[in-house]
Amino acid sequence: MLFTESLREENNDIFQLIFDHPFVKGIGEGDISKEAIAHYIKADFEYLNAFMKIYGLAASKSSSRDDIRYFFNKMEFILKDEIHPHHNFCEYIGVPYESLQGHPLPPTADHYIKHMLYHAHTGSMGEILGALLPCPWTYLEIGDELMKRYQPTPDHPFYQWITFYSDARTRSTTTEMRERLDNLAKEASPSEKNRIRDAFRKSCELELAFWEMAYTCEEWPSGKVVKRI
Ligand SMILES: Cc1ncc(CN)c(N)n1
Repeated sequence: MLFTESLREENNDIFQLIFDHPFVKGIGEGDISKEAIAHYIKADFEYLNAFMKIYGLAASKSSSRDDIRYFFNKMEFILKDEIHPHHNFCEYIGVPYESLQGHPLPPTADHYIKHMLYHAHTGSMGEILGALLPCPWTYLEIGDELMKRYQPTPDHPFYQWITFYSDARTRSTTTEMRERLDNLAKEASPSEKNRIRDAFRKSCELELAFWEMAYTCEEWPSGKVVKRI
């Protein structure tokens, strides 16, 4: 069994919880509150900015031009292509994209970004890819799952979002990252493989938590503290 196949198997519980999360099901059903979508976009815009910077950190640790080109192309994919699903959500809620940019991160998004940055600064290339991989992989499978369950047609409000993530380019982002990680895992020591496993599982947990953060419009505790008399 390939290393990434074992990662997928070990984290199947979280993948299933993601597919059944009310925000994710709401995308399939075409029914999510406008507040939750705005909360998601505000956090995800900053999350994707951080993701590109982590690709930059990974490029700085690369040992070949091929690796540098790979991370450069992935950054370009976020800049040029991954804005389309955000636009789909913004059009649905009737809010300009620009007004949802530059907002402070809610706790879960902050945690997720810092988790990836930790591995980018302290870990091996395998560990970095282990922390990054759940991002494209869970979304690819969400796209596939929503296509299968809801068979959306072009008049579905989130047709663009769903088809973007079940599209061949999202698929190749996941496949390429998996191939790179599988190659690195062949040379990795048992303790390094355990660190990769840990990074991967925590990112899966934080993917699930990110949907919950958006659905509940999560705030920092002080924003919700009830005043005592
Ligand atoms: C939190 C999160 N995870 C994954 C993706 C898909 N690249 C995303 N846009 N946002």
